[in-house]
Amino acid sequence: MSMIQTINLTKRYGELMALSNLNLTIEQGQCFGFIGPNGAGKTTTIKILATLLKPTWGEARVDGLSVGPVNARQVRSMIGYVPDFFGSYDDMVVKEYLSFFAASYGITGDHRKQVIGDVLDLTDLAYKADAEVNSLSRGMQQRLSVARVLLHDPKVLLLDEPASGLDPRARIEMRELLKELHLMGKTILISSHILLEMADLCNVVGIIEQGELKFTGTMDEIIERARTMGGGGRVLTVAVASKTAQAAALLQQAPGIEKVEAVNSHLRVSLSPDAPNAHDAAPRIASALVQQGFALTRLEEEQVNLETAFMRLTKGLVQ
Ligand SMILES: Nc1ncnc2c1ncn2[C@@H]1O[C@H](COP(=O)(O)OP(=O)(O)OP(=O)(O)O)[C@@H](O)[C@H]1O
Repeated sequence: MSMIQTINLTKRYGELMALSNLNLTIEQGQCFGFIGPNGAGKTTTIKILATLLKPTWGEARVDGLSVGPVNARQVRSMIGYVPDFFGSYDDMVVKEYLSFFAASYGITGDHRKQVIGDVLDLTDLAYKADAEVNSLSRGMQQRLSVARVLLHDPKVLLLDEPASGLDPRARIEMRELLKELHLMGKTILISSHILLEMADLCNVVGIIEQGELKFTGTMDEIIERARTMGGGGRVLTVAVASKTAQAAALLQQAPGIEKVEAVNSHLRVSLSPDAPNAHDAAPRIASALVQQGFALTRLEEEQVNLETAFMRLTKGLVQ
């Protein structure tokens, strides 16, 4: 049974369709990267799963349980939700903060002490146990947010842009923490704009745009899909021993080529998005140049990483 499932999940805010028939399946133990531009509907989806928002129609399920008022208590006991903001906690030190939330989960006595010690160790915050919550750096506050949602040992973690606003070191620390939680067997749904970090952390990715799920698959599938979806966005790097400008002029005329730019001593050749024979563009370019007497010294395709795949698959609608 899937750990997280949404079935035609739809949310309207007045006229605005924030989510449109979203069908998402996340299996137990997966780390799912939920990627999309601002306003795509990521927070809306996560809030519905966290029982904080009602869908307009459709259904969300956590471990087979329908998320709604009837099962809200049970669903909450299975999830840990880290929102994209950290509230203000005046005059409260870290261990009081955790004690307060542990109490609200009904964790008492020695067990509470034990659990708080465990989550502080796991999030590398034990040395800050007596520090004021408001004095912590943003990175530490984010780790404390994760510590808080681990108190009741949930199966599922819902993290809304946990790396936003963090400096590079804090981001790496957060990523290492999430990797550890993944290894511990938690099912993780994480939204982010930091696409390359998702590649390192998540084994499955979903790309959402304007409330619709555009693609979902493993990291390799996403990259392969982008690579094989025609010439769209594919770029070749071409270099010749001499007469680069003439080679550029020749390629500019060739079919299936959208744009040729000179970059340093080589050419960046963008293929037309709808070129029917984009798959054999490289050998065609090579033979055209050689036939015209150019000494070809380099011809390779620019690598597709998650970032470029994302730009292709979302047709550049992202900012
Ligand atoms: N309470 C609300 N009332 C009206 N519109 C809303 C409300 N909350 C969100 N929206 C709109 O719904 C759409 C989806 O928003 P959502 O916050 O889910 O996107 P997101 O993908 O999380 O974006 P971001 O990356 O900026 O956090 C946006 O157009 C947003 O302006």
